[in-house]
Amino acid sequence: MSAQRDVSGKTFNYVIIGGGTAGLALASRLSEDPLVTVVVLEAGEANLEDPNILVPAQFGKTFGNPKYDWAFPVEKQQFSNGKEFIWSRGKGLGGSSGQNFCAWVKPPAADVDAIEKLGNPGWNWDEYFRYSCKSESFHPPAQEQTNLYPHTYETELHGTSGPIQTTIPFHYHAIDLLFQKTLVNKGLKTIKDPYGGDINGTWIANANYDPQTWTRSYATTGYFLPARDRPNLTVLTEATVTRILFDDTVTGQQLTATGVEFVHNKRTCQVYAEREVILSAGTIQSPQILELSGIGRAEILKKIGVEIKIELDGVGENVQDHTFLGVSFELAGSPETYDRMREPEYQAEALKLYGEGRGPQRAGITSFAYFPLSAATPEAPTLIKRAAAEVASSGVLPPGLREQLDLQLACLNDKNGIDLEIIAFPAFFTPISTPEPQKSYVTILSVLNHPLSRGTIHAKSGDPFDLPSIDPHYFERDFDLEILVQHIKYIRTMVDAEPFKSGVVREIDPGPNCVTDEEIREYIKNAHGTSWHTIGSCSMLPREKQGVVDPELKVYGTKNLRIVDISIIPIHLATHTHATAYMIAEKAADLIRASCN
Ligand SMILES: Cc1cc2nc3c(=O)[nH]c(=O)nc-3n(C[C@H](O)[C@H](O)[C@H](O)COP(=O)(O)OP(=O)(O)OC[C@H]3O[C@@H](n4cnc5c(N)ncnc54)[C@H](O)[C@@H]3O)c2cc1C
Repeated sequence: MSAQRDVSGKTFNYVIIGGGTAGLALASRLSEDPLVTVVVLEAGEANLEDPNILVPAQFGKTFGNPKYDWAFPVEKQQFSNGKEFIWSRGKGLGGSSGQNFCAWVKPPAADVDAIEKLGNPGWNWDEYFRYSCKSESFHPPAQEQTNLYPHTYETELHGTSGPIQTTIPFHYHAIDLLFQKTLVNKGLKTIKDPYGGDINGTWIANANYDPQTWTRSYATTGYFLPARDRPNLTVLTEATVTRILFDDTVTGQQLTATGVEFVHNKRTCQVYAEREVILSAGTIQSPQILELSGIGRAEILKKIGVEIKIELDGVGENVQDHTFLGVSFELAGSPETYDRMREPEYQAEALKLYGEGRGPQRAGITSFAYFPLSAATPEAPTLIKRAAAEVASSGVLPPGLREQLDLQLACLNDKNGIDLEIIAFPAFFTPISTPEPQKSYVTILSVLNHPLSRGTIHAKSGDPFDLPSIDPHYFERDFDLEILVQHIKYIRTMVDAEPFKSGVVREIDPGPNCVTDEEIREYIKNAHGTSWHTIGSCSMLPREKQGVVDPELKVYGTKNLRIVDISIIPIHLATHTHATAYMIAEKAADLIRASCN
């Protein structure tokens, strides 16, 4: 890793703020050109060779630990019984790619095409597919896996020479069969391979694990480590960027970013950019850094005491999160699940087996189903009318939001539009009851993919070390709650179909006392949480529609400041967001290279 003296006061072609998922991927791609110099400033530690990151199935172990996790407090949620949340986000090299659950999921083609429809030429499924494949190397499941489960895949839907290794992880086959067969018996189709833009049905997901070592494959191991010896790539960790510097001697023109100010070892330093500054601090801190640098809404900048350089109303607005919750069931016959990890002897045995390249520490989350509302309930047309009426009665909306909501309504009306997501989590995973020893559970998680509500993320003060104010406005639009009610009702009907019917003993949470829609709504409000997929805080949209960046990812009003992270996605996708962060970085690398030639 580099030292302060290698960076402070120096000039590089590109200065990248944040060595997370997209930031490291971009740094690695740009520094492939030996004539280009790149510096990355990462607030967290390097955390290299750390088993808490590398060993799969350690989900949650880093949560709340300041060495790995920003652990952002969220404002009390008005429409969710005043609930308070902590949002984890990866801190350190690799960012959230070093903390996440390694579920490797890609969106349906129509969702990506919606980004283009909002005024972003070139941001469509074909481009997504191309750049996403560039980021991955898919490894077909080993014989050990196919002997136990009928895995299917289509090699041409995957990248085979990219930095991130993906494969079918070890999984609890009995749980997957229970979930998959039940859903097929209930009318969903099996998707042979969900990585080609059609995810409408039930399928087994890959994980970003390296099957040679059974370790997490993430931005650090995939993109950074192979590039770390390049003389033109400099990475400084424990360096917190406090603001972007501009040359504002020229008036009446676009601003030129000249570098950034950062704090390292308690010293305030500067580093200069000869070509571009690239903001890759993630959905939560990218808007905060813009605001600390004088770019954002006038009232926010006034409140935090920062002089306005560019008034951009979209900064920190249009925030969309996937909220989720579960329905837990006790399983008949106590099949093997993650629940056993609560037993110290099982855990010790699992670690021993892991040392031999075997066993459940290689486990991933594998069983997913995505489907339209119409596949879940005959009430769909009535419910969709209710959603349309709620949107129509919204009154004056922020510029551009109507267009987004219309696309979301069109998705609800499309017989192939994806409105529901359910996942089989092979263990007890609801926050209300407590699991009993020696028992096995499955929790069917439901995820709200296309929230109609929009939240905000803004700097709370002019102090860069003060964490920003996060308010996702969960359930501000009632339809978001309604669609989760439909998820729960659908999940509950799984017990009417085999093999679920014989496979489960009883529902634990919400349990038999939760019957009416009102009771289900209360359960949702008490049990929901984030699935850490927040997007939109620096949306890529036309400027007059509250855009922050253009389709080249340039911040409006600047010549050479781009944003390359998940914050630029303007409308939520029915997917988990990790693969999308790499796709953005891969495409950004080409955009940046093209603009220099
Ligand atoms: C707990 C968790 C579980 C998840 N599970 C999954 C999953 O299973 N599958 C999936 O697809 N997605 C998952 N996600 C989402 C996915 O990991 C993220 O959407 C994606 O990694 C975000 O990438 P990013 O580049 O936008 O931001 P990040 O990877 O978060 O990178 C931002 C980086 O900027 C740094 N930074 C911030 N502020 C500053 C500053 N001022 N100065 C310097 N550096 C700064 C941060 O420390 C961080 O390293 C999960 C996320 C979390 C947090």
